[in-house]
Amino acid sequence: MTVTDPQLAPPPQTRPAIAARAVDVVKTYGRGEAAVRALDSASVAIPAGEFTAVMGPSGSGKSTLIHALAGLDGIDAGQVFIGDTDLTTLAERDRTLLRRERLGFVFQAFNLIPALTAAENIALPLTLAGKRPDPAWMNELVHMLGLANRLDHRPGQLSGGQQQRVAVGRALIARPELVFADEPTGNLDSRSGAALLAFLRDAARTYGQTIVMVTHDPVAAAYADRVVFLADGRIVDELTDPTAETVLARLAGLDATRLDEPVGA
Ligand SMILES: Nc1ncnc2c1ncn2[C@@H]1O[C@H](COP(=O)(O)OP(=O)(O)OP(=O)(O)O)[C@@H](O)[C@H]1O
Repeated sequence: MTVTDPQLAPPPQTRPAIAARAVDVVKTYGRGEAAVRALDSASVAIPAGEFTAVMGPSGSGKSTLIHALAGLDGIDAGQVFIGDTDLTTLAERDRTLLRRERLGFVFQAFNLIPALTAAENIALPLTLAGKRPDPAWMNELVHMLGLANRLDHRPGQLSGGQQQRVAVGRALIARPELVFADEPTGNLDSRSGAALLAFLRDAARTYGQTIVMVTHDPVAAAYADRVVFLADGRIVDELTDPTAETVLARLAGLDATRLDEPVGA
């Protein structure tokens, strides 16, 4: 046998593809004495097709990190990649286009358009791009989200959980490479929150959808494939196949480390 035997050749790609990457990202808000270094040389890789949760103490830089990864905010130093595209070299107009075509967003404020029906809100990213939704995908999404009999309702006629599910539908309708969610269950009761998290987990497992979610809640993080932990603007830890207990233990470790720091450090 020779090394060219396909049985013996190394697998062509054993590591998962990377959907997004931050490399040594620095982001400072304010100037002089009031300056806050929200990201302090933060580096992270988001594997494609996985559900990644981002956790850390309040003010550790979680929202800043996903805003940087999504190209929503500029950064002071470092690089951010979506797939192979370096966002830091793109003009603002091209970044906006990339966001529209390749990314989806679910934020705590649902940002639905009050005058549009649920169906129209879901289809909005495509409508804005002059496209129509694929009827089969639209149908599948609304069924999975339990919105089939609410499609003609306007946001004001929907519960908070239903509005949040419309926002998730809107984030997924264009089949984006990557979905960013910032505390998506923050405004939901625990049952609606659990249903939404199960849906996000299934979107990763069934469709290979890449999802990055910021959360404070160890139970929510336990739905993810992997949790990355931020402290003081850096990634300090990660956990695969998390449970609420293992997440809680890691978070307690982070808080203990911070308490050990001398005041003013
Ligand atoms: N627009 C801003 N102007 C000034 N400082 C900011 C701004 N946005 C964030 N910061 C500061 O940057 C740091 C990181 O903020 P960020 O919102 O990313 O943290 P977080 O981990 O998401 O916090 P939380 O869990 O409380 O939402 C904080 O110290 C915050 O006060």
